[in-house]
Amino acid sequence: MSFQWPLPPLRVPPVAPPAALVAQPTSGAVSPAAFPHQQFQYTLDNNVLSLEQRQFYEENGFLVIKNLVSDADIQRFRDEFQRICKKEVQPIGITVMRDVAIEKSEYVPNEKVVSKVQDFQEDEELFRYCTLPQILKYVECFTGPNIMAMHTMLINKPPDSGKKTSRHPLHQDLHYFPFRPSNTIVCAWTAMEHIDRSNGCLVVLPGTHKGPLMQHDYPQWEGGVNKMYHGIKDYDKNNARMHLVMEKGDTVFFHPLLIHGSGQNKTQGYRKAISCHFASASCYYIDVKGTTQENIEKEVLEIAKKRFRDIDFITIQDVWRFRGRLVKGERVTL
Ligand SMILES: CC(C)CC(=O)SCCNC(=O)CCNC(=O)[C@H](O)C(C)(C)COP(=O)(O)OP(=O)(O)OC[C@H]1O[C@@H](n2cnc3c(N)ncnc32)[C@H](O)[C@@H]1OP(=O)(O)O
Ligand SMILES: Nc1ncnc2c1ncn2[C@@H]1O[C@H](COP(=O)(O)OP(=O)(O)OP(=O)(O)O)[C@@H](O)[C@H]1O
Ligand SMILES: O=C(O)CCC(=O)C(=O)O
Ligand SMILES: [Fe+2]
Ligand SMILES: [Mg+2]
Repeated sequence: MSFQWPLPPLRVPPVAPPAALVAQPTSGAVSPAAFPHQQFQYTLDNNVLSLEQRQFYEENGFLVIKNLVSDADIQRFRDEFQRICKKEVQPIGITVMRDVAIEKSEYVPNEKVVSKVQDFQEDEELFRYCTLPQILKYVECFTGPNIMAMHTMLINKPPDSGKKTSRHPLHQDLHYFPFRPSNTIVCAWTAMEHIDRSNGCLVVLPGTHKGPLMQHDYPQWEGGVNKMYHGIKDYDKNNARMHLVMEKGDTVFFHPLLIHGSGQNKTQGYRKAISCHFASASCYYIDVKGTTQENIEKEVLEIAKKRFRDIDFITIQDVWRFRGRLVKGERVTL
């Protein structure tokens, strides 16, 4: 695949945000006057985050909360993941993904062939993650009170085969999302075990959530790249990189424009994390035609058309309407 650099800037179609989009205070909220000299763009006014936490997210685009999910809950997610790998349960809508290094090999029903499960919104056991009150308490600081779970994943990063395909290139999650505004979207990502650089922790470029959505494409990696693992070629190489070392249960909340990725898993274990992208139910869909997101729209629709052979016409927005599930409040526009 060839690409011309530099690429034209992103053009978002002129869709006016509905009036309902204006963030409403949550119950028990403190008024903006609580921090009279502060201008906040990326967080909403409520009394959950400390001033320091709020300033950190505003400045860096992410926030780590230690020890947020219990060992007992994580064990339940592990158990259900094992049942899915063994095909003891086959939840509707789920995608079971294999690493590109073994994509053509025979499916043996165990976790060693599964690099990720996606779209577990119909699996009540895994979906519990998206409804945990302590997660939603933080999510509401970014989305407001009407909350949709839009995208769910349990990532089981395999030991690298030697081809470096266990890496996830640096990217912005917003590239995948045909809805806005970006500031009322947030990812919660919870470490299911100790995660550091040896097993491929998250790597973030702090502050990059303040920049634009960038052009994404497949990286030119010799050993191959996983399906839809697009990366940013032109990120600022001078931007500081931070490796997020996390303990079991620690959770990072991050902005969908934050540039992030994950390194190789150099251990023999399968590195596990569970995540959900939440959005305000008042977000609105955009048309990605003529924008940098057209390439991912094309790939998603190709897969969707194969899966839903009996449906004549499907849009990217339909795919997201099908994936999304309300977790709190009212399903407004998404
Ligand atoms: C914010 C968030 C969205 C960020 C991200 O998560 S980025 C990554 C998102 N990735 C995805 O959404 C990919 C989702 N994966 C899938 O839809 C599936 O796993 C598929 C890639 C379509 C494979 O589906 P499956 O049911 O396993 O079907 P098959 O085994 O028949 O394979 C169909 C064709 O796909 C190929 N394939 C399978 N796994 C991978 C892979 N890891 N990387 C590259 N190619 C792959 C497979 O070889 C086959 O190719 P052909 O034989 O048709 O040429
Ligand atoms: N030279 C590079 N250019 C572009 N992206 C890179 C480069 N090196 C690593 N990355 C990406 O940065 C993220 C983290 O890389 P990181 O350096 O942590 O892991 P690694 O290179 O796999 O292992 P190591 O810890 O040995 O450096 C991953 O998304 C990886 O794909
Ligand atoms: O390696 C990980 O767990 C992060 C994956 C990721 O960023 C993604 O799937 O969007
Ligand atoms: Fe991501
Ligand atoms: Mg490196």
